[in-house]
Amino acid sequence: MQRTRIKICGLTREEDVLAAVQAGADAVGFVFYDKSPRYVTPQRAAELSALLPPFVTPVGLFVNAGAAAVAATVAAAPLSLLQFHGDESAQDCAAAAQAAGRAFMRVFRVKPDTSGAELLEYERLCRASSGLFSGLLLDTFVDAYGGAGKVFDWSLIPKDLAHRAVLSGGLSVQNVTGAVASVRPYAVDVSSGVERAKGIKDARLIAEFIRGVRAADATFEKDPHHENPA
Ligand SMILES: O=C(O)c1ccccc1NCC(=O)[C@H](O)[C@H](O)COP(=O)(O)O
Repeated sequence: MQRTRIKICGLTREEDVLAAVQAGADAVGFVFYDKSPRYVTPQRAAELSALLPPFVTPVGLFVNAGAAAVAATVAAAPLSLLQFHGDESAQDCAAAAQAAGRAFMRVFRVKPDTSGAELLEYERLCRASSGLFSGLLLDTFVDAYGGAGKVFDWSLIPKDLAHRAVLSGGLSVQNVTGAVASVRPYAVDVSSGVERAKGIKDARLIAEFIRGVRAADATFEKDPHHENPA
């Protein structure tokens, strides 16, 4: 029985990295998009990543950064995985990941008219474009690219995509148990839903969010009749 992986994104402070680790996060995200209120420099990300124990993945998040900038960031900060969150083409992502020598997640920013078929085709194209493609993160389309705390219609996610996708966009302590129970994603990702101000996380909300994910996982472990997506 797979447990749902959890990424806490947009970390800028030591205490928030430690709170995410303590609560059981599987990954932490550092935002290298300088228009974001959660922006950190590569040097700052290196300081924060130094707090991580083994098996907690530091993820570097980029918006239209270009291969050279991504490679330079990875040279300065020990990122294990890249997340491309802008208007990058499949080729842009492949080139940047190749230059940095890291696997990457590609973000699909979901609009109200997005179809499940579109998501599946996009994933196919990403997988065909690079052996470094690791998976899709499904977020809500917003002008600021991300971190907006807005949900999209989870029912459009095809069942045979959900169990290898990262669900993101407006997740919170109020909705995450229902989101995991209905979508059964490989992982969930949250930023503003565990904050008390932009870039300032709340340790209690982080812990409550992770407990909410675990509550949904426990329901499926108890009930053998639930479909196993594997
Ligand atoms: O977090 C940001 O400020 C941000 C800015 C620009 C692009 C992406 C950004 N965040 C990336 C993430 O992976 C967020 O966790 C994701 O968009 C969900 O955010 P939220 O809806 O606030 O949970």
